[in-house]
Amino acid sequence: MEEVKTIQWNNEKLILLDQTKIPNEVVYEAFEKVEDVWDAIQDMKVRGAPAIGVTAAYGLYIGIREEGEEDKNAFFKALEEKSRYLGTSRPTAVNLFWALERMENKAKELKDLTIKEIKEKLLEEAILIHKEDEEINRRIGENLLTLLKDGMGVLTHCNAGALATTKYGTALAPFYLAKEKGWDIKVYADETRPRLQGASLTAFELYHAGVDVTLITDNMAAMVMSQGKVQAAIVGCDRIAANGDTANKIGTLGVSILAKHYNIPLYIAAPTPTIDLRTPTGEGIPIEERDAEEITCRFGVLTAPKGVKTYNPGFDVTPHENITAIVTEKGIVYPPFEENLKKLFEQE
Ligand SMILES: CSC[C@@H](O)[C@@H](O)C(=O)COP(=O)(O)O
Repeated sequence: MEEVKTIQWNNEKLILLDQTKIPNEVVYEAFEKVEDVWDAIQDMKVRGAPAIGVTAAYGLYIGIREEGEEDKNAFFKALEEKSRYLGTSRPTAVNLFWALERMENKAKELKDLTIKEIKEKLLEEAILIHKEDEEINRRIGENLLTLLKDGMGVLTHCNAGALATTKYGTALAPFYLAKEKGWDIKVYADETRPRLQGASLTAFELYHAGVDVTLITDNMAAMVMSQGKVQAAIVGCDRIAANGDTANKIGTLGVSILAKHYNIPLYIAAPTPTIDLRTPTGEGIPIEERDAEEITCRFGVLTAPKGVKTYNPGFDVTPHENITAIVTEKGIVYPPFEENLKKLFEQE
């Protein structure tokens, strides 16, 4: 199967692979309005922390490209408004805010240029954020690979793969690299209720890449671990607090507790833009709550009594005590996380 491309910038249009249609259809959609980019993020046509960040950067450029080129104050006001607006699409992945802030800072740095020039530079910045993501992921994959061995079984949750990023993914990157080396890694993919990113996306991308992937439902993870089928668990993340507490797809907390119980290392694959030193602990991470329909009505069929009360948090927070290492593009961070995450940024 031809390589699918999560995000493309082509002819002044943002082209997104509609992830809500996978695995049944591979459909690309073009976006030319900031409101439609907002909807694409909220409806999860594009999802996964790094992909959301890259999309938001292009979205902000789309949002300001039609602004008048006479009045700088009006331009900067519009930039701030559009940035704030895009920031309301999904609250948990810090990459969204990181990318928007980077774009805004770029514009401020260039405030003495003409508005036309600032617009051009903002598009260049979005393209740079996009390109950097690919390089970051490859390095995360290389670092994760040093923790794995040929023949291992590895469990993963949700989708932190090529579809969640621009290429390779974060948590799934080592599986692609292991394949290039001819290693046999057996991946167990949690289905990941309620949106099924593990089944529809992780299984889809690994299966088509020829990686040995076995799909399980979320409630099978304990069984798989108890049977000694996996020697590591690797997941992605949406935001890491300064003390190492990590928000990722709902269900990751359960995986972490199981891994601890069975003495299986849990590795968090983390691009540095996902590390949020401004949030001291996991308690400060905003957790997105999504529509009840995601758990009461699947594939257009009611699967729960109409009107029943629901609780549908999209993410949970894994306490740092349950994490063996945080694997970034700059290196592997071991506990104490608070101290060592700070050092990672001091290296710059
Ligand atoms: C490299 S993607 C990391 C995370 O964003 C991923 O693990 C995840 O939780 C995605 O959640 P989603 O709700 O599908 O956007």
